[in-house]
Amino acid sequence: MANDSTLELVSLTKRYGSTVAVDAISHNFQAGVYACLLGPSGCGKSSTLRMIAGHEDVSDGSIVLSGRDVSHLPPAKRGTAMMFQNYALFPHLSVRDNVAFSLRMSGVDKPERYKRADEMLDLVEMTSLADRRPDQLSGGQQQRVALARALITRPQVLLLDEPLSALDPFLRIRMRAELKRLQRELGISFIHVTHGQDEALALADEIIVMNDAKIEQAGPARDVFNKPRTAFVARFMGGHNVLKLPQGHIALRSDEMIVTTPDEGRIDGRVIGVEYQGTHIALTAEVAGGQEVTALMPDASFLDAPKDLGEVIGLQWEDRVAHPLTA
Ligand SMILES: Nc1ncnc2c1ncn2[C@@H]1O[C@H](COP(=O)(O)OP(=O)(O)OP(=O)(O)O)[C@@H](O)[C@H]1O
Repeated sequence: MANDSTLELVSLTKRYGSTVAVDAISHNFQAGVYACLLGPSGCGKSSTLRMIAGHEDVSDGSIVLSGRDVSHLPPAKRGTAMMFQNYALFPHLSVRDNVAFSLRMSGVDKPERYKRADEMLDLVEMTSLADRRPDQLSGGQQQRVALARALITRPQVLLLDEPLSALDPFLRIRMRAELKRLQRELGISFIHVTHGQDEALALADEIIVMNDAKIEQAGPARDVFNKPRTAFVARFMGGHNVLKLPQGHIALRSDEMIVTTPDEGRIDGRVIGVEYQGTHIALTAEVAGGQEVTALMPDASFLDAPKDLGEVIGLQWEDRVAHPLTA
């Protein structure tokens, strides 16, 4: 299933009446990329995904897959497949028939569609449960079936809308490793919508952060985390402080903040929170202008020099860890 297909969004826009859900976004997804569309509720992630899948009309702009404008093609003719949040399995069909369903719709004969369904079930390690019905499966198993069902059409791009949200935290971590394995094995692009920063960081080669119907920043996962361009991205990705200084706004990773004495710090602040987090202590201080800054201290360093609520501390950082923000 490996291919050279790049997916291009060109000024893609979705309007629902007077609401602009997606505002002229443009982006190139390289072939074989694991991309996460990340952003808060209502920022336009699902609308973007549904337009790519063909489940939502495009208001303006276009979607180009392998050089072909697919913007107005029906979903089954695009070379994409979608896996839904609730898996949308047919309760009265066996696992095998669920997986083979789209082939039945397109008139593939039974021996061929069962052969391909069994290949897909093998891929997601569900061969032994092929004759069960969905209500006889766990959440994680249902998800594997939904994946197999989406992949059977041999898409160039698999679209996943919050695929892990129905799973408990333990299973979610296991299944995200599975998703990554599958994507590598198949060599196709996965575009995965999530509002979880951890999920995006764990999975994505590329993260596209959306805010208010636009792309706020896109790039390799490490760059988006380490070099946020705007205060929104820094705050949304987490693990950063956004600080307003006379020279402008900067982002500083909490684990790069050095807690010291007031005379040795660049700024000082009063401790307003001390939170034990296992390997670290999160120390929050109020600094000039009522801003809050969090420093993550390894628990051993904290125990060497404990800080109390109300105590005045100094905060220090190296120049290289301060990222100027544009907005
Ligand atoms: N069918 C619809 N009719 C009208 N407005 C809609 C419709 N679907 C989405 N919207 C609006 O479009 C905007 C973007 O919605 P969308 O579902 O794409 O966001 P999202 O980022 O996926 O959010 P979530 O994470 O909550 O699913 C929101 O303001 C939403 O209320």
